[in-house]
Amino acid sequence: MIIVSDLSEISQPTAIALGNFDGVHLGHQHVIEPVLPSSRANLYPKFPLDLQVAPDLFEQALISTVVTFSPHPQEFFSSTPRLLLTPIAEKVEQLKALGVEQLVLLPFDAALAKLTAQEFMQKILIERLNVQKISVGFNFRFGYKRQGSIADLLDVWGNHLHVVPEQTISLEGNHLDGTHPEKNHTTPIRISSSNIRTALAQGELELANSLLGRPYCLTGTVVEGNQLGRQLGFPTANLQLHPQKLLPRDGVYAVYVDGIPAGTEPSMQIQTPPQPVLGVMNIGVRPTVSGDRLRTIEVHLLNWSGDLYGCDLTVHLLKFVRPEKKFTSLDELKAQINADCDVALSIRNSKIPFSTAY
Ligand SMILES: Cc1cc2nc3c(=O)[nH]c(=O)nc-3n(C[C@H](O)[C@H](O)[C@H](O)COP(=O)(O)O)c2cc1C
Ligand SMILES: Nc1ncnc2c1ncn2[C@@H]1O[C@H](COP(=O)(O)OP(=O)(O)O)[C@@H](O)[C@H]1O
Repeated sequence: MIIVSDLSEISQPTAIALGNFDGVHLGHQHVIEPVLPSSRANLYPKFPLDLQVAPDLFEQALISTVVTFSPHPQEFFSSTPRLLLTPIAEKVEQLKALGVEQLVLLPFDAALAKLTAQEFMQKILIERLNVQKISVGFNFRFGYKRQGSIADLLDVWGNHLHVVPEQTISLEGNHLDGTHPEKNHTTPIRISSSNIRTALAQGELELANSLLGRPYCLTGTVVEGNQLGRQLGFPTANLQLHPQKLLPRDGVYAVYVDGIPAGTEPSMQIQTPPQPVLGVMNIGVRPTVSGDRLRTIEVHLLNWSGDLYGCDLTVHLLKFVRPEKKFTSLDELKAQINADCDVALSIRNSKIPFSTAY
């Protein structure tokens, strides 16, 4: 995938999906899908009718492109960094996996913020991107003070504009609002970044993952901690994350971890490439052992031993197990971590979304 932020380097003509796409969740995937080469021909009429090339060849020449703003407009206006579901490196990986050919990061600055909707369409979409097809979500707004709407895009691109209606999923017994609906009661939930954020803040992992279409991930580098874990019998890889990564609520999670080198035990040496490993993760301030109140993200891998310092790991969160707690002794903490490991082991064949996908 080509990544461009210099407007003069954009590959064109393009078929674009426009939006911020934080999370690249199921709703975003619906917006991006129509511009991918595989589905383009079926969703839009052949284009352009007056060109002297065969329509199929023209279709193939369009570069499937995601156009987004960097920084996020809200971040530009508030001058404060925004916590993100997918910081840029993660967004890039997700878009690559979908088959997007080009990512355009429009530098959102004072000049761009001042462009009217008409100017944005003319100067950016037509002159720079040579946009032939567009896909947007139903509530997309653009241009100065968000005055531009889907009607403006429709005026220019007509039936080469694809508008994705609001997407929902139905889940049994979700309780986003903190209540517990009757069993078997299904409520449609809007697929949106803000609903994913709320679900993560409440430890509603199954819901967050269902809205994302994959497990929520934390990617980071293993750094040194206080070296207390090995004394407890549960060594933990302490992760340093991107500073803008949005963390779910504090507590203990059952996880799968990617990016692990072969372990030191003989049975681990024959895994090529290394398989994801089941683990338990704690996010919090470790009230039992630490007075510094600094938040750490640490993961203990089940049935694994070896050296992880400096490795880049991706932790896939599957289930919120329990809140973090202050124990009166280290023995109590050890017994509880043992029980947490049992919970993680028990999810392998459970109905929890994505727990059997590894
Ligand atoms: C699954 C798991 C659950 C944990 N739960 C708690 C907890 O409830 N309370 C707490 O104070 N610390 C908890 N911890 C953190 C341990 O105290 C921590 O792993 C230990 O201090 C080792 O830190 P180190 O990596 O800096 O050596 C937990 C750790 C793990 C891996
Ligand atoms: N099963 C395991 N899970 C996590 N880390 C492990 C495991 N086995 C060995 N390690 C190694 O031990 C380190 C963690 O040990 P620990 O005593 O908790 O030290 P630290 O406080 O520096 O994290 C990890 O960074 C990794 O290199």
